[in-house]
Amino acid sequence: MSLIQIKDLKIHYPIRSGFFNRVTDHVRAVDGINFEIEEGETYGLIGESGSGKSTTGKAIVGLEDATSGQIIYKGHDITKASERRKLKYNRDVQMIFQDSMSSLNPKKRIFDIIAEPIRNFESLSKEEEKKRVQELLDIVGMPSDALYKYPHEFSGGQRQRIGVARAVATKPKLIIADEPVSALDLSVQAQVLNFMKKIQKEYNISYLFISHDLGVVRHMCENLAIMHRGRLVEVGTREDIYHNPQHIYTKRLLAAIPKIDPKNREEHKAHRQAVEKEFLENQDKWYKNGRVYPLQQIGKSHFVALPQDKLEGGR
Ligand SMILES: Nc1ncnc2c1ncn2[C@@H]1O[C@H](COP(=O)(O)OP(=O)(O)OP(=O)(O)O)[C@@H](O)[C@H]1O
Repeated sequence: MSLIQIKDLKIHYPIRSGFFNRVTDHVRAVDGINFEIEEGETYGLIGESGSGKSTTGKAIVGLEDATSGQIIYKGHDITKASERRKLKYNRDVQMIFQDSMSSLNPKKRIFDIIAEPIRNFESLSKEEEKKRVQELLDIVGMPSDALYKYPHEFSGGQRQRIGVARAVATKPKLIIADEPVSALDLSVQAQVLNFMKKIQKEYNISYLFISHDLGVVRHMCENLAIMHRGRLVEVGTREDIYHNPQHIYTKRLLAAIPKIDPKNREEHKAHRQAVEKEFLENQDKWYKNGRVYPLQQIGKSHFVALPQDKLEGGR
């Protein structure tokens, strides 16, 4: 059984207008998506800005209410669970945000920032609390004198590692990592990703890794879902998505990964332009009335949002 299953999740925001402020339409931020995450795996949710990734992540941790659909954690639908079960779930499912400056309280010392989630769920003595926080700082490679400092005294990469330590403080089973390294330099990105992997092994954590960049998640995710306009356009294993992409939107995201090697720069630019042209010229093929088609299975674990008769080279 999967650790968590997202079933036909929809999150629609009302648009109000006119003198009576009536609901005239809805923003379909998340418009019926399905995926599941196994214990200990990293699942990628990838898409451009506005595709609905963060709203999905927030709904999973309970920061947004689902309009409809199910979030099934260890066999129980959390959207309808008892308060007791929800409390346990809140401990098991944590979130790391992109912006560590605003997600870490600037007025609190690191010790209190990391200890806070522990205090919500456990009653440890001061000594035990300090030992736990020190262990957490150690595991993300922070010196123990960080305990009594404030967030502004650290670099962006260090703050993000503190965010990771806070997220694992309650020994969660699942962490929603929403663009956790997007604000960091490339070299620091690699460092933070390595710490995330190390912690994953140590605590057997699953990640939902949210990103706009297929390049960043290449070595992190075993399975990926590509999100666009509130829906999933392609779902598959790392092999399916990186080596056999079928939807033009996935191809666009792949073409957007910068190439460091100067030898192939021109070739890469030409490829990117060709993909962009194909995308713009064939809108009617990829969407129906502007909406993404339902997913169709084209391989063992590979699904693509395209009418069956238009599938190209699918297995
Ligand atoms: N509270 C809200 N009320 C109305 N519309 C919203 C609200 N929150 C999000 N949206 C809209 O829902 C859509 C999806 O937003 P979301 O933040 O989930 O996208 P995203 O893929 O995470 O993009 P980004 O990486 O820029 O945050 C957007 O069109 C956004 O404007």
